[in-house]
Amino acid sequence: MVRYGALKGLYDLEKTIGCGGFAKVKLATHIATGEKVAVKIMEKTALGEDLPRVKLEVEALKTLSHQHICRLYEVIETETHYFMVIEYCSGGELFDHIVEKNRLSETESRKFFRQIVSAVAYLHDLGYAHRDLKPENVLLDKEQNLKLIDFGLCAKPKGGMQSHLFTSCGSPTYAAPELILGNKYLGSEVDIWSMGVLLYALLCGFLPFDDNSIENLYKKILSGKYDEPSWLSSSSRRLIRSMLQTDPNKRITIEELCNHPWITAGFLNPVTFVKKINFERDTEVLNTMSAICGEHTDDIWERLAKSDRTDYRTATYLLLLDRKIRGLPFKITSAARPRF
Ligand SMILES: CN(C)C[C@H]1CC[C@H](N2C(=O)NCc3cnc4ccc(-c5cc(Cl)c(O)c(Cl)c5)cc4c32)CC1
Repeated sequence: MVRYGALKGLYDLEKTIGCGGFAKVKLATHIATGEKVAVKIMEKTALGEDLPRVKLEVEALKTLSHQHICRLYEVIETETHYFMVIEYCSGGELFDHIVEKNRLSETESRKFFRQIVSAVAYLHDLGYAHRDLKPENVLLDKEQNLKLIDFGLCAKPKGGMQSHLFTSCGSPTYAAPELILGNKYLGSEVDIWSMGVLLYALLCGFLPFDDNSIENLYKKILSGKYDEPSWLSSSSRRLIRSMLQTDPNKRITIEELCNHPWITAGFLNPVTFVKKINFERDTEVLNTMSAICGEHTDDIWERLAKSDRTDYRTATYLLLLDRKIRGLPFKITSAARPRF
């Protein structure tokens, strides 16, 4: 087991839970609270031209605070590595959940899809586009809630969501026609297309466009033609058709999606998102931290508010807050005298 000095006394690294391109993700324990976290480890030399993606993802995740977007707790940089400490999702990938059930019922698909729509609507409202939405990047936490991950490709165009992007990125299977054609495109519109592919995968258990040869795959995507299995309700067929429109101008918008009849069926309200303030002061959590580190709650809050919110103090605060929100008792393991 490689020892990383930078994590000593702060996190106990455990098994590797996944690898993504230029990163390795390990399960770890945040020593001060005993909470499980995921640590995304990136070696700087191996990053090469991917280095800007890391900074992009960190900046995006620092801003994002949504119940269906994986939370960034801490960033540790050494001369050789970046460590991103992220919310752990013990339920694994949504993809595996679909495969094991063959396909999901309309009710279960709607429950999950509303969570994805809420996260993406929040992202777009803040001027971000994910650009790599696919089942592998949608995880489940222990309460079977969805968590969006991997913002290494997300974009926040300078001119806002109406300004066009050019970089071709993401996986072809979920990529919108305008993206694979290399046309200029709007991040929000390619995310809608990818969500259409996701919804199709939830309801059908297989992909709308799939082919071993990349060339045939492109042809299928550009044709916009896909099978509509007999079990699909007419409402879900209409919704999928409105998302998998090859012409981005004809594609449903995120606002229309939040209010679509298929989305609201059985629910009292359209999909909404809470642009909650990223950092609200919680006295109970501050008192717990103060009890252990001996600092006064005002001083702890002062330092938290002034910090760049990616240090151990922030991770401790957010992990305790998460436990409180989940209604779990929260304490700091008195064994560890955290260095926050
Ligand atoms: C590009 N993909 C394929 C890479 C894999 C890497 C391992 C992942 N993973 C598991 O395999 N099993 C369990 C598991 C549990 N909790 C996780 C929490 C966060 C992340 C995470 C978050 C962000 Cl923001 C991010 O950028 C990245 Cl790369 C990962 C991954 C977790 C995870 C799934 C995606």
